[in-house]
Amino acid sequence: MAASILASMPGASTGSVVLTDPLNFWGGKRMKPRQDTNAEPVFEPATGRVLCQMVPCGSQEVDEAVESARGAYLKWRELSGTERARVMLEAARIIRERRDNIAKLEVINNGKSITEALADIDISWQCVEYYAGLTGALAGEHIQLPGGNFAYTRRTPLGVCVGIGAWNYPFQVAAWKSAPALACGNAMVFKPSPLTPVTVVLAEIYREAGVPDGLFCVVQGGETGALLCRHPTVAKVSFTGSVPTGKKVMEMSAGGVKQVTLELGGKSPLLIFKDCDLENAVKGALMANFLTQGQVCCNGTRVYVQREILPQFLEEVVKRTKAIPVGDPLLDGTRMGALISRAHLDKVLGFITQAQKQGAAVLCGGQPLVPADPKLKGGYFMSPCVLDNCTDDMTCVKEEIFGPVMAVMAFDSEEEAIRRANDTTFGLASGVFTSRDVSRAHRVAASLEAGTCYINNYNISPVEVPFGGYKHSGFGRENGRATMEYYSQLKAVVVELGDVDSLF
Ligand SMILES: NC(=O)c1ccc[n+]([C@@H]2O[C@H](COP(=O)([O-])OP(=O)(O)OC[C@H]3O[C@@H](n4cnc5c(N)ncnc54)[C@H](O)[C@@H]3O)[C@@H](O)[C@H]2O)c1
Ligand SMILES: C[N+](C)(C)CCCC=O
Repeated sequence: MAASILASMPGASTGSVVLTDPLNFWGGKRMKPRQDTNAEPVFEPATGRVLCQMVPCGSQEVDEAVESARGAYLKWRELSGTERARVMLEAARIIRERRDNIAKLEVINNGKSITEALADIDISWQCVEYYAGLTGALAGEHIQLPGGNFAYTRRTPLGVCVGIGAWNYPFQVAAWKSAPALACGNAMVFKPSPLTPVTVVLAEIYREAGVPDGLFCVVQGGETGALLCRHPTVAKVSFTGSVPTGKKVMEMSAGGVKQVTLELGGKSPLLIFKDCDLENAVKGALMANFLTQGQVCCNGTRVYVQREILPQFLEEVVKRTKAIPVGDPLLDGTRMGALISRAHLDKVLGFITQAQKQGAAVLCGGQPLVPADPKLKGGYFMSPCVLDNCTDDMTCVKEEIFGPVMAVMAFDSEEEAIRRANDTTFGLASGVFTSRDVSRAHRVAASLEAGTCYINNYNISPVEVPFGGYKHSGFGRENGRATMEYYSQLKAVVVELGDVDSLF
């Protein structure tokens, strides 16, 4: 059925799509909600129009989805890695083949530019392909023991895993969670953000690729996530979202001693030293702040610039920020689309007002924006913003804004920059631009308290590289070989070849 939604995408334009198919998926097919009295409208961010209705799943529906996943898991775990890889490679191929249509649907649901959405879908199929490649390599070890005895370890799946996603990278988050989960032999029940429920198309792609019915299920809702975290059949919860919700997920999962991966928010620092290539540093700062309308967990929103180059940096960054084309996200030339919701837009604008009250200077942007195209007049657009005169104690520097707002501050010494960069409860990402001093680049990278440090770039995310946080930004990893450990468990088998040497 999603095939039909995707098939209708080539002719789709902003403001033209309405989705009516059910958004739940288990047992190998889309499932209608049991009742729809509590349906919530889902809006197209670029127009403010209703795109579809999202009906939260109740406990009976969650039970059905989890049971369906459990049944599929019992079949899937019996396959060899190579057999699983074959199915996953087919899923990767289908995603790649339909990338244009999936990206278009993503733009209509999320508001980001088509250029970015295409890159997100490419990263998604690459992720499925990458984990397909690792599944055949899952292996234990043989351990020699005294007297010819031995032990061996098996890396086994966990069972039914839950994925809970945020709205900023809907399809990619689902791929980042499901690919390693399935590669390790698990099933997954995925709950997208209620703001971006159309991620359900991934379930149909896995189904078409040949996974057992139920292996990747989708349930809808917000608090539905709590039902999943407390469900006795669920073995693991991988959560992407804010720190406050992440804490709740951890508490609820603790009740059932479930494994947890938390991919949470950030307020990442970007350090720009005076010996950098300024052109690259400016481009890096824009990449660090304005992808997906600034709604990116790992954005480098605290930009520390060495005092000597601050004036040139600000001049160039402001010039380029003012030139970012904001508008219809489905147009090729657009580089910034709409924020996710009216409420979120108001929240971001509120942060800017507060920053001004606390003494920050708006160098550009920070205003609601109404594009000339009349169909976009109800959309949630704003102009990207650069803040100067910021200090470390301001709210705009301490809290995650999750919008296109860059806060710039001067620093004098390396030691000072590192100390200020680390003075935060977050620890998701960080960056450093310094061209000539290789040892400084690695010294600073080693000192920054964050799960990722970009040197002379920002916000690139190869699937081979593990991604995740330090401190309140979470734990566990996505992408990279490390993630196989987070979706599997070790069994040790100890073999006695002689008689039992009993103490009794
Ligand atoms: N570290 C990462 O990889 C990463 C990636 C993307 C987004 N994020 C973070 O996500 C946040 C923005 O996303 P958001 O607004 O969707 O976050 P959120 O915490 O509001 O919601 C995240 C998910 O949790 C669900 N949820 C809500 N209440 C729940 C409950 N009681 N139990 C279980 N699940 C529940 C939501 O429906 C949604 O699916 C930002 O803080 C951002 O930094 C982190
Ligand atoms: C692909 N990026 C840009 C690294 C974003 C990862 C997901 C965070 O919100």
